[in-house]
Amino acid sequence: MNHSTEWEAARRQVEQWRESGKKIIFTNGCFDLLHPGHIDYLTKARALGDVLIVGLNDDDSIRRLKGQSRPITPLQDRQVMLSALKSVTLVVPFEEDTPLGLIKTLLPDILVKGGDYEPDNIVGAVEVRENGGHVSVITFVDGHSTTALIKRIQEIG
Ligand SMILES: Nc1ncnc2c1ncn2[C@@H]1O[C@H](COP(=O)(O)OP(=O)(O)OP(=O)(O)O)[C@@H](O)[C@H]1O
Ligand SMILES: O=P(O)(O)O[C@@H]1O[C@H]([C@H](O)CO)[C@@H](O)[C@H](O)[C@@H]1O
Repeated sequence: MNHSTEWEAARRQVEQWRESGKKIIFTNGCFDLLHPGHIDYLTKARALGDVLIVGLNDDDSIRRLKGQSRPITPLQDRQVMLSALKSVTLVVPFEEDTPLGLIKTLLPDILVKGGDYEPDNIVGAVEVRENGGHVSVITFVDGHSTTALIKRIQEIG
């Protein structure tokens, strides 16, 4: 499903936030089964600015990225869970393999990923920096991943 309507609405919202001097933080991911690592990194990402936008992979994008057995939770449910977090201002889905198109549409002030990524390898880092923005990596919370959660569930299954 094309998400151009959501992208255009998000772009207009960013324009309004910018006009009122807000610092726009952006991150992205699959967020299939939420865990404390996600919560910690999203909270810290939000604290870097005034609003936090989360680019969210749609289901087919996750299937291509993480295998046919994923996602466990469909896009709509993942969107509901993320939107309920105090740290998250706006959730915007994307269908592509990477969020590059969405990042180029929004051009956030700070692009954020968790500590499992190197700043220079983050999709969109070049475009955000070229636009005067920055890239930030949030310390990884050891012992937490969706993959580990799935394995635990399979073990007790
Ligand atoms: N333990 C963690 N601590 C901090 N950030 C994390 C942690 N796990 C994932 N993240 C961050 O959360 C975002 C979403 O990652 P993702 O949904 O792939 O989580 P995951 O637990 O790694 O999932 P999977 O095990 O399926 O790969 C990414 O920006 C990633 O860097
Ligand atoms: O949840 P993940 O696997 O951390 O999210 C992926 O992040 C990729 C990242 O932005 C690469 O720098 C992205 O390309 C991919 O679509 C997932 O969002």
